[in-house]
Amino acid sequence: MIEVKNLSFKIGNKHILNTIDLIVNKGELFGILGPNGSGKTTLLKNIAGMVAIQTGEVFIDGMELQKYKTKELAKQMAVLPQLNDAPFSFTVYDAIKLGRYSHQSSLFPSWSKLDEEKVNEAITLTNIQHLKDRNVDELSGGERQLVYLARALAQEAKILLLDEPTNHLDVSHQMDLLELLKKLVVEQELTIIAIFHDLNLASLYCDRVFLLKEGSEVCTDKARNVFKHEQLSEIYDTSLETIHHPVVPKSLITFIPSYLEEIIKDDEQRPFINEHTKDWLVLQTTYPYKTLSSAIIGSGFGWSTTFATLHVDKNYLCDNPVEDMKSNLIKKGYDHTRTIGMMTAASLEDASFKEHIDEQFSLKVMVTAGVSNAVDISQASFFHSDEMKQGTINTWIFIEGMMSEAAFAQSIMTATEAKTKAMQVEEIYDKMSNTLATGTSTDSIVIAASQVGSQFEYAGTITNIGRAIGTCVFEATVESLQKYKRRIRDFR
Ligand SMILES: Nc1ncnc2c1ncn2[C@@H]1O[C@H](COP(=O)(O)OP(=O)(O)OP(=O)(O)O)[C@@H](O)[C@H]1O
Repeated sequence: MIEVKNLSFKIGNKHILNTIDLIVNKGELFGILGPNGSGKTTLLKNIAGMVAIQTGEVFIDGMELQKYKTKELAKQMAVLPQLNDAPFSFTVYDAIKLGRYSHQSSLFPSWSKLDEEKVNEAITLTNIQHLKDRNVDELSGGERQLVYLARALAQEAKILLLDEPTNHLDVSHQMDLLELLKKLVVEQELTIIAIFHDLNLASLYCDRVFLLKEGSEVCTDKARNVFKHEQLSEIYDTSLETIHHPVVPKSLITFIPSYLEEIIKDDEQRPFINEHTKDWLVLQTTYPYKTLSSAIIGSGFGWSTTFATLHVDKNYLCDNPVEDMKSNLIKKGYDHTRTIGMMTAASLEDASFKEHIDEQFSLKVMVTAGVSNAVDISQASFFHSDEMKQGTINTWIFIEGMMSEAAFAQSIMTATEAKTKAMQVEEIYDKMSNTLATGTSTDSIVIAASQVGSQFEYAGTITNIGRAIGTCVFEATVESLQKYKRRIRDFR
């Protein structure tokens, strides 16, 4: 365990560190974060004993740092050089052997079988057997970082101190190095303190982070508790947002380029119909809208400029509808990476549009409805088998406003309730259970927001925007269902 108590440090009259207290536990990967010049390296040098402590104390495993003899301290702790430090001109193997120095007797230094084993173990762990005979000064940054790490492992230090270990490394080498450091922490209970400039890597790999500003502690905690966007924006003096990692439960940060905000604000937004035939219904926007969708193309959260529905035969069967839709979009010249793409067997000529405009926001809703396979979801498990046919209600909702993620989720709820009510009013029945249907087998939805203008934290039925969504979706769905019913009747 490392304990720093009341540590202050001055260079000349300048206060570099102000009364720092921190504890780093055994088996912890601990990150030091902070802007340039905030004192991170100075703190690391104090912990490493590379500068004389002026005020305060540092304890390593309960013993004061100054009481350690050099060799004893080296058995406890290794400091990895920064990549821009001049590399030594030894072979890799000899450089790693230097790590055994602290284990040699000063009077009769001798190279033992154990020394040999430890060097080879370190080489295996860092996976650099192929570099053994190369010169350190001719290695790439990533390779050199592994050699430094191998030397520290050969030293059998239980604590590793690293100053910006991922600096100058490409993304794959950054990941490889951090994966290895994490493995050492988990499997060998090493304690690692590392300075990071890349906040996202720190969030992904550190157990806790320590945030410094102008030599003083701002906070120490798990990254998700430290990564508050107001706090980081202020400390780093830049516009940023915290977001959730899409795959693992970690916080990430992302930056907001101001030039884009300006372009978008300058321009009049509004989705416009680009194409409306019996095969395609395509709306487009000048700038990307933030979207939440269940569509086959562009599902989940994303940003889109094209909203396309392709009409398919009611017996449409394809092994890979996603690829099919993609190639259809490409053939038409649409950028599928910026498209919400849906399919429907319903007639596109029956699409219904509703609009709501007021001082706070404007809203456009489009619905296409085909209910040949309407489903009462409360009965579906008992009456419907896997081979359900397609019947689709596609709902598009465009909002000129800035929506939170909660508002997106609530819009989906609100719109679904409105659609179900429209089906009740139009007496659409589930033919299998003979009960009123709540939807169809393959309904799809997109909520698209310009993210410019009024802010909406919520969009449930208690809010103006939620009520407007409900009304527009209800009316558009009723109208589209009536057109569908008329078409079926006329067809018969
Ligand atoms: N030898 C020195 N003489 C004078 N000032 C120094 C010296 N070393 C560091 N400083 C000053 O101390 C402050 C903290 O420096 P330090 O290197 O600890 O910051 P840092 O957070 O590691 O910065 P960076 O992220 O840029 O590496 C800076 O203002 C720096 O200019």
